[in-house]
Amino acid sequence: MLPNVPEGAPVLTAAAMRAAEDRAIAAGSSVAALMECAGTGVAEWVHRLAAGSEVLILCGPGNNGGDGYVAARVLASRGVPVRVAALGEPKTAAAAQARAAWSGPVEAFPGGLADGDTAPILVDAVFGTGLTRAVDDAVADAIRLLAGRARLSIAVDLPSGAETDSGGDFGAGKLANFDGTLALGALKPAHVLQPAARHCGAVRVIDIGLGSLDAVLRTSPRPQIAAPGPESHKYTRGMVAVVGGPMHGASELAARAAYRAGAGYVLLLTGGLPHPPHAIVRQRWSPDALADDRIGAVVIGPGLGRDDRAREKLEAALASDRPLVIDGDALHLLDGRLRGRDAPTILTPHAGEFAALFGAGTGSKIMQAQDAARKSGAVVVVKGADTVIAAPGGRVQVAAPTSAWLSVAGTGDVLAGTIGALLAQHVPPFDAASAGIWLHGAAARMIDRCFLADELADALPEALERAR
Ligand SMILES: NC(=O)C1=CN([C@@H]2O[C@H](COP(=O)(O)OP(=O)(O)OC[C@H]3O[C@@H](n4cnc5c(N)ncnc54)[C@H](OP(=O)(O)O)[C@@H]3O)[C@@H](O)[C@H]2O)[C@H](O)CC1
Ligand SMILES: [K+]
Repeated sequence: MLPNVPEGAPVLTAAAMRAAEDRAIAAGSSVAALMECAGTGVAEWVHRLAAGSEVLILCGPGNNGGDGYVAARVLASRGVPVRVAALGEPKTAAAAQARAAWSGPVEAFPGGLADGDTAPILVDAVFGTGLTRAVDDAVADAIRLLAGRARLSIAVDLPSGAETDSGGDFGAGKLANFDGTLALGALKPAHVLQPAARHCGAVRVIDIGLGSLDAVLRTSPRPQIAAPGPESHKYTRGMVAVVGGPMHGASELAARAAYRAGAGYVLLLTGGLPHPPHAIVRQRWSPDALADDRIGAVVIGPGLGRDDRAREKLEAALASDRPLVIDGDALHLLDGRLRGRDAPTILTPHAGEFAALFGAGTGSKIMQAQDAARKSGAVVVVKGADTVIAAPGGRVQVAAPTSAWLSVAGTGDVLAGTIGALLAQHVPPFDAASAGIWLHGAAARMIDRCFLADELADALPEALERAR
């Protein structure tokens, strides 16, 4: 099953898109030429998907609407039955030119369409990156109704009402659900950040002739993880120590996931009687338990508890020079104690843990993650339906949305163990976090039905095979 957004792709804000557009224009292109490319690209996709059915294109007053008029003209020239409905007259020169080149009738929108008079294929070209304020209820309601009634609904650039840079909702909770979104020139944050991302459906990028785009933010790429070679032994494949606590299941899951993600040796520091899987080496915790030089990474937090003993274990882990994955309970005990730590450190908070650690921030999830990474000096993974990975130097990625079945107990423990396995193999911390999230997401997508976290861990080898 493919991810819903392209992997390793640049993600540009509205301002960065305008800058790219300006560069293209300075190099000899024009808004009209870019719009022609965009509208033709949209028409090509719609033509393929419509298979002869009637298409209704909703056009807004800006250049997003302009793309819609171009698409209508190109589709009609190819014999596709097209209707156009517009929210007022075009306000930009390029959109007006595209409107003038459309020779068919233009219906009023929402007008008579507000009662749901749609076509089998609905194309939303009402608003794109230029939306700066809330959409009128009547407009948002009509788009949602029409998209819901269509057999196939496609958004041009963005679902109208999506806030480009934050992934927020200018549609006041009325964003329509689309089967697909055709991102023009590049992905925008709203294609990967919630709540907007879940309304996009499958996102595909249309090349509109902006040339190569450099972006600080990218979607996570598919990692390349080498299989063990003839020289490999259990320690070169990475030794992971999982520091457990009173909730044994959580640390067991992290340990199991570390093996399933390729670690050569997993030590579980909890004590207790041996039980399956016997490959996990169980030892009682002692203050010098992390002194073994062969330990390549320590995972601490899953099932750790929050009592004095847990604090003591965390102190020892922080004081060690081992690369660390800090998750779950350990995040609650941190209170700014990371300062001065030189060894690689990865924090994996979900939204609640993130807010408790770094406070309620402002700006998009991406900006908040970058800020937290800078302040803590750690790689910060803000988990969720739109997991963001940020490094202290400013590097940042958003993981492709994956299966919603991940929203179940234990999957965070599996992620911590997975990242630990990669970190123990000396993968640099940002790349270890990125690859771990990719493997975790790919395993979930492969199962894509109700599962236990144990089964997710057991699907990791299959995901690993896809990352060769
Ligand atoms: N960037 C590129 O390289 C290219 C992008 N293309 C397409 O252009 C849009 C962005 O176009 P833009 O004209 O900047 O903006 P929009 O079409 O998204 O919308 C702006 C118009 O909508 C009005 N507006 C804004 N908010 C509302 C609202 N809540 N209700 C009603 N009307 C609203 C706004 O009017 P103002 O009153 O604010 O002036 C504008 O008229 C991008 O997404 C791509 O689809 C090009 O086609 C190719 C190059
Ligand atoms: K749109």
